[in-house]
Amino acid sequence: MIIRQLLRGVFLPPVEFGSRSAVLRALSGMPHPKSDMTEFREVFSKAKHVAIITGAGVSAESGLPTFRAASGHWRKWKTQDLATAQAFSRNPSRVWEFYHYWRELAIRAEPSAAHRAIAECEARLSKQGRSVVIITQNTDELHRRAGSRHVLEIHGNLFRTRCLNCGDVETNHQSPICTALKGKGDPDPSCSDANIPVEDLPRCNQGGCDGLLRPDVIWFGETLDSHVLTKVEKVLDACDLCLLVGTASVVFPAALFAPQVAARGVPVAEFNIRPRAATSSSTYHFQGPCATTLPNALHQAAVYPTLGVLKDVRGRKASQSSTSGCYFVFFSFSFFFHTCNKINELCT
Ligand SMILES: NC(=O)c1ccc[n+]([C@@H]2O[C@H](COP(=O)([O-])OP(=O)(O)OC[C@H]3O[C@@H](n4cnc5c(N)ncnc54)[C@H](O)[C@@H]3O)[C@@H](O)[C@H]2O)c1
Ligand SMILES: [Zn+2]
Repeated sequence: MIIRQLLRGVFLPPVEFGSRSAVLRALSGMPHPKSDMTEFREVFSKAKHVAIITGAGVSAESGLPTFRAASGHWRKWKTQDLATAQAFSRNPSRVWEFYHYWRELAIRAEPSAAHRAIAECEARLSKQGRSVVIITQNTDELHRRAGSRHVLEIHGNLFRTRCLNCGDVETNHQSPICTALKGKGDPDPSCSDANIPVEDLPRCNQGGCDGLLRPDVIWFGETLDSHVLTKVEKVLDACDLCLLVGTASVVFPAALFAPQVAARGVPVAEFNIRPRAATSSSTYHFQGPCATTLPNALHQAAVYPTLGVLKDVRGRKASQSSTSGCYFVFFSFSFFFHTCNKINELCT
């Protein structure tokens, strides 16, 4: 709801969100996020609906640089100056070269341990009647390739095209997407534009349309797909645990997702290599590469404070095996005390 009210079909430029929130927190004396993994696992084991918000950091260990790591540039241009409809209409060849570079990187990349941990967690929890939904700002499809099924790609997908003439949207994993882009897209600042004629760029093949295709991603200045946003809102409203993984969370409206959940008193756990200005408003912060911290946090061999929790996390079999474990401990203690008593009797 909050997101929709803020959007109202207009462009929301990326704004540094964190600093104001940090100041407010400092003024109000609110506590810092915890890094207690045992406590987090207990919360996680009880959660029925988990929302996982991911950003470029989750794909960093798959070899896809975050915009920050790549200093926000491709050749000598800033990413936000290339990812716009204006840039595309001015120079479609350059913008296609940029996206061709990202497509080829993503096609060759493998899902990281973080992607796999999220997918494995979704599959495991769904067997227990619990849900996991991934809300990603990434366009690289690595969550799906890792096996995640419930993925909301709020910024679109590098492997879809949209026709500027007829509006047709198609999935496209061709490499290269067209002959003219083969070997192009080198990000080195010393490389010059390929200046590919517009008729040789990717074209629509729907019933002789032949319109120019564009990547089906959300560019700066464009609104998010309202169907996707409606689904996001439902997930955020229903979740009882939210993870924020590898995102600077400075691009609206995604920057509002975690604060919206936290405002309902729902725990937010952040996994990032460094604290953000707004990290202080999260319940937990696990600092480090998410390909290490996340599998550790979500792995099913978690700490089980009670038998009830154990049953929640590992299902019936685990509960049974733990019950047998408890019986084993109980009988071992009985045997021990029985033996001690016997020794005591013999000695007296
Ligand atoms: N793979 C992709 O699809 C891709 C790559 C780059 C940028 N983008 C786009 O850039 C925009 C900005 O998004 P953003 O906020 O996600 O990116 P960002 O580049 O602004 O921030 C990345 C965040 O990830 C953290 N990070 C980096 N490596 C990490 C690791 N190994 N483990 C944990 N955290 C790590 C950084 O500290 C930072 O907070 C989004 O629209 C996104 O779609 C997408
Ligand atoms: Zn078309």
